[in-house]
Amino acid sequence: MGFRILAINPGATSTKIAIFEDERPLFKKTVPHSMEDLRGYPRVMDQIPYRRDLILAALEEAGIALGDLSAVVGRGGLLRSIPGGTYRVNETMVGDMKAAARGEHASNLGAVLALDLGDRAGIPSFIVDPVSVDEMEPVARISGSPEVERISMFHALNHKAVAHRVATELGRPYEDLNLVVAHLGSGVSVAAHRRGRVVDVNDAKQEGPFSPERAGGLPAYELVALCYSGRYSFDEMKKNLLSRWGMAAYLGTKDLQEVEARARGGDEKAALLLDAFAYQVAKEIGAQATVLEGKVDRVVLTGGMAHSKELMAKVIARVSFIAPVAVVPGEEELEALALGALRVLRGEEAAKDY
Ligand SMILES: Nc1ncnc2c1ncn2[C@@H]1O[C@H](COP(=O)(O)OP(=O)(O)O)[C@@H](O)[C@H]1O
Ligand SMILES: CCCC(=O)OP(=O)(O)O
Repeated sequence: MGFRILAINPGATSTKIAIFEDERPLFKKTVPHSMEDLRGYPRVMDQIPYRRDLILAALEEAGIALGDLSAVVGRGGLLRSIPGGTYRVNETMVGDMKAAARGEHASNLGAVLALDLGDRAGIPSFIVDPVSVDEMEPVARISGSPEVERISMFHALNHKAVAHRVATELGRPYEDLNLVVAHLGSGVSVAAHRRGRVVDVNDAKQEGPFSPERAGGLPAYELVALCYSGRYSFDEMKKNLLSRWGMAAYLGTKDLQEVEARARGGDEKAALLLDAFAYQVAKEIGAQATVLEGKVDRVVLTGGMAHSKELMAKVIARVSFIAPVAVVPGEEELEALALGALRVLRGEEAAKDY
């Protein structure tokens, strides 16, 4: 028997779970979470028992005991800025995730759940390419205020996995290519990958296009006025920015398929929001193309929303002048997590310490 790896990807709207035997998926399950499901948890960390129980239920459904596993690997959260790679989960990492010093986000649960389940089984726990992977160039860190630094917070795991896949399809090393990759999920990140390094990217929590649940970049004066209006507390503003604005605030849903169905049914507001979303994504892709001085081998569209042919057509119509466009719908995060853990278990790569 090979290595059996439990991979856990806690997202804002779902928990994705898979069991791999070496590279081979044995079991996969996505448990969706509606806005109502998560309403009762004031802080992301409060969701640990809820999400742990559903992972244990998934293991039972798969007929696999914790004791049958070789390792647990979770999505890495808003850690310190660190290079990419596979990291052993340790107490410092778990402490940082519980303190949420760099913000609340569902990915913060990955390391905590992995250590909890790994310790129960007496096996190692890892994270791979967390959202705080930072390869940005100095010039990209300047914001316009010396008191505010631009930071790298994005879907690093899927960006890297999909970029490698496109490179393989092109028959060229990732390190030889210039790509603009747009991840279109609950959060949106659009990055310039220059020869294997993500040299600029919008912070998926507070910059760039809006998303199903986030505002993206906002006019600064208007935002400051809202902050001081007395209408919202600091905590409420953080929740607005992370999970309540974007499409959810305009339309009351984070589900793109529902928005598209409404637009098809004649809802003009839904139609406008779809156009605005495609417009903002395309504009961000254009900006990242300039980071690569226009020398772009492929524009890559990925994430859950890349399943929508209608939406992809709207974005492609605006960006195809930059480079050929590759659409890789969904994400390869569970596979990327399992492969990252496998490289360490096989001794092909050393796990990094956080
Ligand atoms: N087959 C599909 N067609 C259109 N939109 C989809 C599809 N699957 C998921 N989406 C949309 O993608 C968004 C979530 O993307 P996803 O990558 O699954 O998010 P998460 O970051 O929560 O993992 C939601 O708006 C969802 O409605
Ligand atoms: C915080 C950066 C990663 C991110 O936004 O992930 P989700 O889209 O899963 O919320």
